[in-house]
Amino acid sequence: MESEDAQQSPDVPEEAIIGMMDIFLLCTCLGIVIYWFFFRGEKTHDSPTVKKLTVMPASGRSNDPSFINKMRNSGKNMIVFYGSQTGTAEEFAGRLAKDAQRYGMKALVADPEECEMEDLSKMGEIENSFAVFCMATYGEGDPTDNAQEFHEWLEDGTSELNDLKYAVFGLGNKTYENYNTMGKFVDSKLEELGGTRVFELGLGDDDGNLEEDFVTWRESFWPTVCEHFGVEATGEEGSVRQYAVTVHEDIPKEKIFTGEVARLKSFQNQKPPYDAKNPYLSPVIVNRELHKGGDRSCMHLEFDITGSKIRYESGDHVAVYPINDSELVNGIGDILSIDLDTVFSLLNVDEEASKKHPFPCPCSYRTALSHYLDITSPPRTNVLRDLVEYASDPKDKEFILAITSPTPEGKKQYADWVLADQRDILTILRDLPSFRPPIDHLLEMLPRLQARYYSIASSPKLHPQSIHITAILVDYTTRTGRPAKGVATSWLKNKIPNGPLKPTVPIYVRKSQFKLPFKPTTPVIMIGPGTGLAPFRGFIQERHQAKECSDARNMARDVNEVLREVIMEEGGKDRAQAEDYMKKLQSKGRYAADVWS
Ligand SMILES: Cc1cc2nc3c(=O)[nH]c(=O)nc-3n(C[C@H](O)[C@H](O)[C@H](O)COP(=O)(O)O)c2cc1C
Repeated sequence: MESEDAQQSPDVPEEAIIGMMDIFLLCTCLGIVIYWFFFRGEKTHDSPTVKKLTVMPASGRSNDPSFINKMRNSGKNMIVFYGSQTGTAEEFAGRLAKDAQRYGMKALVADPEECEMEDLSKMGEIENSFAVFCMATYGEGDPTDNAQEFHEWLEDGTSELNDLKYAVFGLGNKTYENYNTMGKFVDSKLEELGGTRVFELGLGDDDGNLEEDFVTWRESFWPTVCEHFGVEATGEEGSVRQYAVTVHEDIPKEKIFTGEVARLKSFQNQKPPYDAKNPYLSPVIVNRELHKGGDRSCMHLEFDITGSKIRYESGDHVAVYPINDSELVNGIGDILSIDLDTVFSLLNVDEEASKKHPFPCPCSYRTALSHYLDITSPPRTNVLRDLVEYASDPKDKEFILAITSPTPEGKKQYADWVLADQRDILTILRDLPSFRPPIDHLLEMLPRLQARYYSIASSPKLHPQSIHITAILVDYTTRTGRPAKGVATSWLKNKIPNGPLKPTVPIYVRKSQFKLPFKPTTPVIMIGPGTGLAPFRGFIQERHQAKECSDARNMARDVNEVLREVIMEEGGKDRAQAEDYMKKLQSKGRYAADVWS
């Protein structure tokens, strides 16, 4: 038997047996223990319910959720919705909206999350109205986060959409069991609710060539749309700018974004809850090589989440926001002869567009190229096509037109020269010496740099204050002999803790459906190649811990840990101060434990 009795210190002045602080601590502990035992499996981190407010921003632009009003006010007859997680569907939606101008149609791009989708039943109020949906599928055939409400609304299926004319392009990946489920669902459901399908459902496969699938679908889409609405191509093939650039000469430093995902100065003033738009700057406390010898590298990293209020479960994913290699950023600055420290803004020329800027502005060209834009993936055909006018040598111009043409030869050339050779934008600029687009137009066209997701390789039962990942370093040589490096893993490789100095990484936790069976006695067979093993490390820790928990020693430690967390989070103390505080409580007899094991 082991017991820890409260000791009365003669030096401590007498106090009321239960003081206010004791009541507060007891209530908080009770709350946490109830949460710990009953609700811990349901949520990874708190997400307060926020009521959406309709406000008119200072810029005078409307945040009206009625897209019918927006279409009416801006004289638009077409609307392109996107269900997108990593930006591809959103990009395709933007391309269709741009195309529309060439056919005398005026289109609005819209995020279903920001719209009253019931308005689809009012499409008859707009002459020649047309809605297009670019919808990606995730998880086990699920909608993207921004299309979840729309999905539920469709499933509910009570609206009559007799005046809706629509077309759907789905984005998916054939290696998933539920291939393009969301695209197929939206297409059939809209018809079931009374809508008229103007053009057949398009399905893009990200495991094959998604860009080619989209371009091929779009090739037949427009002639059918033109015929249906009785419009003709205007013949204008030129590039249409979506954003206007402003260069700022003397803007105060505190108004300039320096890599924040959404809120200005969010990295200096960190405030929970942490999510995709407000990541937590987590200190890297361990960065260890797992391979013993050989030329491959696999890293074990541990991110400290002490005091962040971030909760996770084994099987969840952690998102990391990486920064592009400064050599590539400087390379682009040099080749385009620009001062990378120039501060600028890009502002949407469409007053009704829900997206005012393509990324946080104002910022410097260096920040945009380092934090906000994907400069390592091979650029899509529309990027090169829209910038072709900046190739001054007719030979370069002809070449760009050829590789971006939607003909079978064009598609083959693009697949070979851009995709198979893994040419990024800097390599293309180097290989085509007369092709020199202005930086602001290039920045408008490049896609957003995306967060990278890693399976969490730890269990919160064993590591409540840290998140572990396992990452293979991506570093190889392309067909043309150019070294190519993975954006995130090359960046993480250099995040090495050095004594008290801990480099930081912006992270947030994304909940996953990948979980252990609920009953701890259910046998589990885990199969996963390479770093596919990562989540299993968390599961094994979880099972191991469950076995040990069954004894009171760990119960006491867990209660101790919870209490310490409460003191740290609610009392604004660090770990050492919290420990001190607990010792004081014990010595005053205000914290006592009777432990049997
Ligand atoms: C974690 C993950 C899960 C996915 N799940 C599916 C799926 O169940 N079915 C499918 O067809 N495609 C699936 N995909 C493929 C995506 O739908 C596809 O890559 C799409 O182009 C992403 O579009 P977005 O960039 O607009 O989010 C998945 C992709 C990822 C990264």
